[in-house]
Amino acid sequence: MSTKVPKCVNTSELAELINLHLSGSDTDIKNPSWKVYDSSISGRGIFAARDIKEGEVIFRERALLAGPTGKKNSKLNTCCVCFCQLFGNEETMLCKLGCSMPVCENCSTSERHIKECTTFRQWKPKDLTKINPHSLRIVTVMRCIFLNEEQGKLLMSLQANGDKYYRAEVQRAAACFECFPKSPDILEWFYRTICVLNTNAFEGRSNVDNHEVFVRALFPLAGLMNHQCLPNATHSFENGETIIVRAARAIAKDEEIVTTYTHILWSNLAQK
Ligand SMILES: C[S@@+](CC[C@H](N)C(=O)[O-])C[C@H]1O[C@@H](n2cnc3c(N)ncnc32)[C@H](O)[C@@H]1O
Repeated sequence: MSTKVPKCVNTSELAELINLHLSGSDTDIKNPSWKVYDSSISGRGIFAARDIKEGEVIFRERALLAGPTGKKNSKLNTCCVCFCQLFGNEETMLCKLGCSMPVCENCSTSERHIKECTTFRQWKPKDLTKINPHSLRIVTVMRCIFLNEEQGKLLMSLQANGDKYYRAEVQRAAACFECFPKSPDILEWFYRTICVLNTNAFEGRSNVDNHEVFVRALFPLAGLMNHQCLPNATHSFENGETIIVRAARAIAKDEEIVTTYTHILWSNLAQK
């Protein structure tokens, strides 16, 4: 992927890039019930292209970037590739080739893992005895290296709210390796990808074959949904890498499809 940050694309170019991302998946792009349009809430959004019934699946989308992640003290026993549950102690869950990623036996020889494994081994992981949550968290970000040109352009076309604390994520990951990339271009790509992830990605629990995993995943279409406190759509993970967006109530043609970025039953500062 080129490391040049493209110029901002307009909304119809973004819609085209999203169609390219969805083509080949089981998302209906010939006759979709949604359309990408400028929003009066903020920037771009998704709108109903026709009347949508309550409970209807609006779309399913496969992630552009995804990976297992963990919170403090959470279990990290998940394969980085297929999200299956790993057993044994942490050392035995790690790839035998020394890349420091937890991976199952089947995926350890997959084409996908081999290229990522080669990259992590070039960075020289410092500790091969346990799963480090910081190097696990950078896996989703590192995957931007393997996107093709259109996918890279799509990634860079998504809103990226900057925050100085996001650089710390790169620094914490860098501390896990002897030879983490130092090139300013690559570091800028990683930083920008983290900003895109933190603005648009979904982080949450997913169930993969009865194994609960904590996933961080970027869905460019679903990520365009703006927030409303009373949303008309809900989302859930179908597996580690697929999201389903459903109508929470009937949505009229041309109405914006919105979700909530918070949990409806959480209180806010105004509600004591
Ligand atoms: C996931 S993106 C949504 C898509 C975004 N509108 C775009 O043009 O790419 C999240 C960002 O959209 C904006 N946003 C979403 N909902 C909003 C709302 N209700 N009020 C103000 N800004 C909102 C905020 O800038 C937020 O960081």
